[in-house]
Amino acid sequence: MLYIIGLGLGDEKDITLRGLEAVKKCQKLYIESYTSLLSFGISKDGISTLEKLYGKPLTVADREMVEEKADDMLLEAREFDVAFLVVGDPFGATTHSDLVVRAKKLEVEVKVIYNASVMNAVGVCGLQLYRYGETVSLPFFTETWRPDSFYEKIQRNRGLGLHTLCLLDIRVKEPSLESLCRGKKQYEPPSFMTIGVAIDQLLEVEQLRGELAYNEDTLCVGFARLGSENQKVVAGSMKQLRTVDFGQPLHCLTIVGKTHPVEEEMLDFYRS
Ligand SMILES: C[S@@+](CC[C@H](N)C(=O)[O-])C[C@H]1O[C@@H](n2cnc3c(N)ncnc32)[C@H](O)[C@@H]1O
Repeated sequence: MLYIIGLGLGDEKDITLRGLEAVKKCQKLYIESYTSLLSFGISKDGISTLEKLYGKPLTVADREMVEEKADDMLLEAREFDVAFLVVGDPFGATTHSDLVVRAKKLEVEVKVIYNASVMNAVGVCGLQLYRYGETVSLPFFTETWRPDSFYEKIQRNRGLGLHTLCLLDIRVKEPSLESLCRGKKQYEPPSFMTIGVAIDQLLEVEQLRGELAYNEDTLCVGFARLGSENQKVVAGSMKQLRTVDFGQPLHCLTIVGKTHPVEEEMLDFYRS
């Protein structure tokens, strides 16, 4: 059996009882390392915190392993119980449904154990799910690559008075050449987009496009480390949030659309 298990958002304590029971009975544990991170990170220390809790070693599954070499894991799951651990929820803004499809084709039994996900950002600040439009992802700009397809989606949402949840890029660095030569992949720590960088990029695109989808006075809500003991939620204009220190990752941002009076009252608790 392949167990696909959500770990939740905060720290190692957020796995569900159902998830922990499954982990206990699995002979091999993989942890997906590229779509999110627990508040203590997927550093060696983070991994050993989980290894201590589970009493078993963990194998880090990078994008290449999950997207191109998953069959090895799936074939193992035909022989014995294997867990594939995902921070947040396995299907919360990730592509792991592809793994389920491949498992089914190989006739591997799959059980999914759900958990809290970044979707918690939707309600945490009092905005209502019914009033959200399409979610967007903001990729890190580089000197030569400045994609802006999120702009039309935000514009469309705002035209309809809807809120937009913006997920922020995680840039996973390639394993160092030296470590590959030594036959053991060693990863540099990934970079995480902050709310400040996200706002700078959003305003840069608005300035270029000039179609007035939003501006620096547009109301937003910034979220950091949702689900952890020190989560931070602040509401304010883009200009105001730009100056807030949100601290350690992960961060995400909601661009607020037309608000209901009850949403307004809730947002007031978080104003900067
Ligand atoms: C691909 S999505 C989420 C994947 C994960 N499976 C889940 O269910 O939450 C990852 C992005 O969501 C946002 N995110 C995830 N966890 C977060 C948290 N605890 N606090 C704030 N933002 C978070 C960040 O912008 C991050 O880059």
